[in-house]
Amino acid sequence: MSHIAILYGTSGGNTESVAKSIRNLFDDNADLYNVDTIKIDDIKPYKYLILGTSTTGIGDLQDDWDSFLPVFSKADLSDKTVAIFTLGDSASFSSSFAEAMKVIYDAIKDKTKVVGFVDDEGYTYDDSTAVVDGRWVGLPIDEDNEYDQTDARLKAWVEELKKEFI
Ligand SMILES: Cc1cc2nc3c(=O)[nH]c(=O)nc-3n(C[C@H](O)[C@H](O)[C@H](O)COP(=O)(O)O)c2cc1C
Repeated sequence: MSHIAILYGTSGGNTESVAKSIRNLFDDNADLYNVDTIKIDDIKPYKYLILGTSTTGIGDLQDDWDSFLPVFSKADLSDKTVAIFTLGDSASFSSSFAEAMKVIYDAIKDKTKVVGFVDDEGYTYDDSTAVVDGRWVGLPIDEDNEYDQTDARLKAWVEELKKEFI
């Protein structure tokens, strides 16, 4: 079994598609789990976890994460290293862009090591709770407006994660 698990929740498929791209960038050395069917014991063997959600409502978590996050955040995550990404829409939801990441971050930040923070540079939006001290708490991806930047953003992020996932 590989040592990285990518857990994602998706409503329209974008987050799943990005999760698959991330797996490819790890040369397929990662296992994919949709949180609509995952069991908490599935994550036990993995030291490195990548959590992906789309942002829905006004800055809310993707629906399947709503039930899994409380279970996940109660698990023993002390030996894990976790990175977060979110899908969002910086034009239509400019004042709640990518905020679902912050919901995950707040639930786990005191229980595990969170890596993969991203500079705010290059993103256009009005407001987001997911920026802390000038850095995103994970990677925002905007397939609705900035799909032409997705590949470069993923590549740069995975290169950073590879330094943490050793
Ligand atoms: C009802 C609805 C609410 C949304 N709310 C937000 C939001 O508050 N912030 C944001 O950045 N994106 C928001 N989005 C955009 C989605 O996160 C974006 O389209 C994403 O790519 C969807 O990913 P998925 O196909 O994996 O569900 C919203 C989309 C919908 C349909």
